[in-house]
Amino acid sequence: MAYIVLVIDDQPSILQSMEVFFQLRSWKVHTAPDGKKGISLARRVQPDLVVLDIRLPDMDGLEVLKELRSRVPNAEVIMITAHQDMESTIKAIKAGAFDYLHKPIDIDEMDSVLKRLRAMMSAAPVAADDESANQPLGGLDTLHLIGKSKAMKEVFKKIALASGARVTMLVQGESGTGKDMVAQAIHRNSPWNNKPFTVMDCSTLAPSLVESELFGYEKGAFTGADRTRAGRIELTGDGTVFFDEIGELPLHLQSRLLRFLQEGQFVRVGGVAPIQSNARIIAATNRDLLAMVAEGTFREDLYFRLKVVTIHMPPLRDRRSDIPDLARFLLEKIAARTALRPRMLSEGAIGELMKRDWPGNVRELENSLTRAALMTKSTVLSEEELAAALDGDRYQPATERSVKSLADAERDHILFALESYEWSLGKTCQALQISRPTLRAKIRTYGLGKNS
Ligand SMILES: Nc1ncnc2c1ncn2[C@@H]1O[C@H](COP(=O)(O)OP(=O)(O)OP(=O)(O)O)[C@@H](O)[C@H]1O
Repeated sequence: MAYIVLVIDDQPSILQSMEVFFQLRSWKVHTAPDGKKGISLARRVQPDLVVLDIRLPDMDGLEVLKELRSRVPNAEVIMITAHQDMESTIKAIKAGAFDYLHKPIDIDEMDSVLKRLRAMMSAAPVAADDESANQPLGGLDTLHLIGKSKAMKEVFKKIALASGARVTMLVQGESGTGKDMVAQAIHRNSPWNNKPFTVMDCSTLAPSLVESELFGYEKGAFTGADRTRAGRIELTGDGTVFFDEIGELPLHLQSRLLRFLQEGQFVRVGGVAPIQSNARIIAATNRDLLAMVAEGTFREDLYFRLKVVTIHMPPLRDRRSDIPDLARFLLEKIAARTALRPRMLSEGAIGELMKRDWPGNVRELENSLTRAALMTKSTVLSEEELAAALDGDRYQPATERSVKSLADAERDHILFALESYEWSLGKTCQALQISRPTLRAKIRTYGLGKNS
């Protein structure tokens, strides 16, 4: 089955060129010259994608977008806008459009948005364009895993190959590279995706609790065990148990996990009867497990058992070409999370992001962009604004920095929060995690006003 696209535009030349563009990529194309016809056609053909001009003869493109969101909620929408339509473009993105393209439409840009769309809708291989070109978007997973660099294409390929088999997998990579997301993608793309996905974060659970959490316990197994309880493996049934930071799993539990992997059964703490389980195990680590094996803190047999299928998550500095798409995606995510206006990036700002090393990988990129979105007011971030927001005065030597009093810092921070949320007291209280009366009292104390 081919993807279905509906192009709504009043310019016959655009309709024609889009028709050719999509037909060449094996899409089924429908076209409409105005908003009303577009909406009624969309209801009939249920497209996977709508390419929508923001200026239409009969209706405002934003209204059409709103109608489409409620009548064909599964369709993604790409807006076609003019450069001077920035305000409406932002509104469109806020109202749920996937992306926008400026007129005249650049084919490469359109291709790149389409690829990103498909990567967003599924963790299925972006690399496998040819194989996946004829699958409907609607049926696919909606996990947001961005990347079209060679290294990420390898990751997608492995996810696709390994998700179908119940093999144990190891996801390795530096912190913040997306290991957690990959584990979820493997589960979501597996035939058992309607079964539970259970996370065991070995770094945060107290070692004394891990065993009973994982394998469950029998009534009377220890003080306080007043009833029998199933552990996470048992509760997961045929689903997936994701061991995050497997390197932190205490040695005695490594043996128990290995036995479970070998025999497919386990015994509850304090119990004797073995319990069968079909749960699939995915483990992740940012540690060098081989080095841990050498120093005796990780069992060699468990290491070999886990590493049969390994996915290496490349650090962000080794796939800089992913940074523009990632940054745009993260800015949309940040806007949705913070209720701030979505920010866009100038060419210079993208260059600034691409030249950094990002030791904390995608997580650091996301945190930095959140900071930039909060600190700047511009809709389109320039290189200078971005650099200033990212570096702030954090990297100035302490001798050059004048240390503010606590009261001044509090005043500035409250003002900054108020301005970030355009003086919405509700949102500001939520962000600062203080009550409304406290915020009002602080506004009075510091004499803050819109022109402070
Ligand atoms: N390819 C990606 N596309 C979109 N977002 C991503 C991608 N990779 C990572 N992220 C985002 O970056 C953040 C960190 O990702 P994640 O928690 O999966 O990393 P991790 O490698 O498991 O980190 P850690 O080792 O610290 O647990 C998350 O907010 C995630 O949504």
